[in-house]
Amino acid sequence: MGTPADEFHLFDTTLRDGAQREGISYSVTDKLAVARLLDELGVGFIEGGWPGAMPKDTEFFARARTELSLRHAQLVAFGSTRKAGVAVADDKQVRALLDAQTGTVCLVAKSDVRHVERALRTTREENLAMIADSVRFFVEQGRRVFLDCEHFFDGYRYDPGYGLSVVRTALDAGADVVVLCDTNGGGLPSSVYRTVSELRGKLGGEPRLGMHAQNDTACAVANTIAAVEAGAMHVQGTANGYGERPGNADIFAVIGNLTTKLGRQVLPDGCLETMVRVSHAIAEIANIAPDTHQAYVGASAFAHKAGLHASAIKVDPDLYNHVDPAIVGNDMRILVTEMAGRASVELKSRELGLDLTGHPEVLSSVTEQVKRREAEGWSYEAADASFELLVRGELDDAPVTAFTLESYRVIVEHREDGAVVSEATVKVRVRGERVIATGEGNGPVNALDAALRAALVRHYPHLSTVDLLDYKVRILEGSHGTGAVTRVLVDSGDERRSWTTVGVHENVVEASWRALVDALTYGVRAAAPQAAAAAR
Ligand SMILES: CC(=O)SCCNC(=O)CCNC(=O)[C@H](O)C(C)(C)COP(=O)(O)OP(=O)(O)OC[C@H]1O[C@@H](n2cnc3c(N)ncnc32)[C@H](O)[C@@H]1OP(=O)(O)O
Ligand SMILES: CC(=O)C(=O)O
Repeated sequence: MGTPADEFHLFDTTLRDGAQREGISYSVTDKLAVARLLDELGVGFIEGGWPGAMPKDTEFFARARTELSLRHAQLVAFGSTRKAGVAVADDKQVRALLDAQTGTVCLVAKSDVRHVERALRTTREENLAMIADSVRFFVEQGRRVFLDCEHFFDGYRYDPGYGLSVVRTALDAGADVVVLCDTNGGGLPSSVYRTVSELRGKLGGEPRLGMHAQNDTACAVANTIAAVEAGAMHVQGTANGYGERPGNADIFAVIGNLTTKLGRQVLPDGCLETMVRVSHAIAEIANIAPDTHQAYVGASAFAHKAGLHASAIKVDPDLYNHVDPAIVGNDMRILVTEMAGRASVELKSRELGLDLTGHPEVLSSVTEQVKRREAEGWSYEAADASFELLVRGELDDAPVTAFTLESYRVIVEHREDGAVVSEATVKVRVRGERVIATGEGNGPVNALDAALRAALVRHYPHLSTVDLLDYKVRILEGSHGTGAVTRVLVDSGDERRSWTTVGVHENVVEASWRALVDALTYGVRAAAPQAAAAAR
């Protein structure tokens, strides 16, 4: 099946309204890249910007003509109706919109009489004439026209008759779809449903209505769904809900809900599972860290922490997932924390490739250790590699230590010239050999890492490809009469993968050392478990 754009419109405005979010500033190249991703997602329409208002947007449409080859989507240019008292053909913005050469344009019009009189400073009649003239002009130029009715819901509440006349005027002039905008984002699903239903009743027949929801009540997605349930056939949203103030309706949640809850196929076959990838890629281009808790596409959207959840998931994952995560390109994850039960440990271990069936004593012991250690400040939630080493240690299926420590020492020197350097010495036993090595670094952890690596690398050459990628320190308040402790998380990686380990101690260097030892031990194991086995 091709794109369902003709029966139901999925209209993305990431590049126009989404770019109105504080902190976002796309280059033209960024905009082209986002457009390609949205096309891969399979939306029917991509609103690319406002040509004539911003040079970048004008350039975007010019470059799009040669540089974009869209498979699913049609590009839409946005602009406003003609200015009050200006002939449509003479309006500079209107001309710029036409020059963008898109098959479809989206015009924004005032539909709240208070805005007409106070913001536009014109009459009700002139505003209707601006709408009719502008829509007709673009239709005569062979364009499909969508008309965004700014402040429709607030305006309709204040003066329903005027709101209705705006919609009628646009439809009569040839607009393909009239989009009802909750511009101030103050609506709730019940009132949106009521208003759209009432308007449809007044218009009669099957009016082609759309919904554009801002998220000021955190109801943008719900309001969009309510409009569809009341008969809207066109929905506007943005990737990850980016937009002015708290944002717009998150198009991924809108798609997820329409598809999996209302049974509407709004994307072409095979596109739904691109959601997570497209969401994260757009976040990367926007330079905004992905929201891990975002519905459907967040890394935590299907992450289960509670032991009771895990015990039911062990029987059937559907018991605690509202949909199968795989259909939107996501994964289920089990988190092992103080809230874990034996089922959590079993499922997490399975995720890591360790089958604990037939090892009830290991399940109990790991569960008990995790709870005890978390009470002391450890956290395995983000440290899968340390958790795996803990389980392996209990299973005793392979050595968890690639070496044994005799001692380490680290000094920090502040020199006369202001330079601060650290130097570490480690003494370890590797495969029966006593090795002493030193390392330097810009800090004690760096120096320890260099020294330990130098000591081990001859026996485990793979460690030369392992890098320390990130290092996070958190001071945890002491409780029940104990002093503060330090928790260190170390991210490491080789050319194939990355992993996280944890260390906890009252002393920050010792906490770091523990995380570092797990990091390199895991690195040795990941490269060649048999090499580690030989070290026993
Ligand atoms: C709800 C929304 O998000 S709609 C999209 C809003 N997006 C943007 O505003 C981003 C891009 N905007 C811009 O670059 C600029 O505001 C421009 C180029 C559009 C206009 O800039 P300026 O000409 O300097 O005007 P300014 O921004 O001060 O005021 C807007 C003008 O548009 C008029 N206007 C506002 N809405 C409409 C409308 N629907 N139809 C016709 N004219 C309108 C206003 O009355 C005002 O006219 P005036 O200059 O005669 O007073
Ligand atoms: C058109 C638009 O972005 C709004 O009314 O919010």
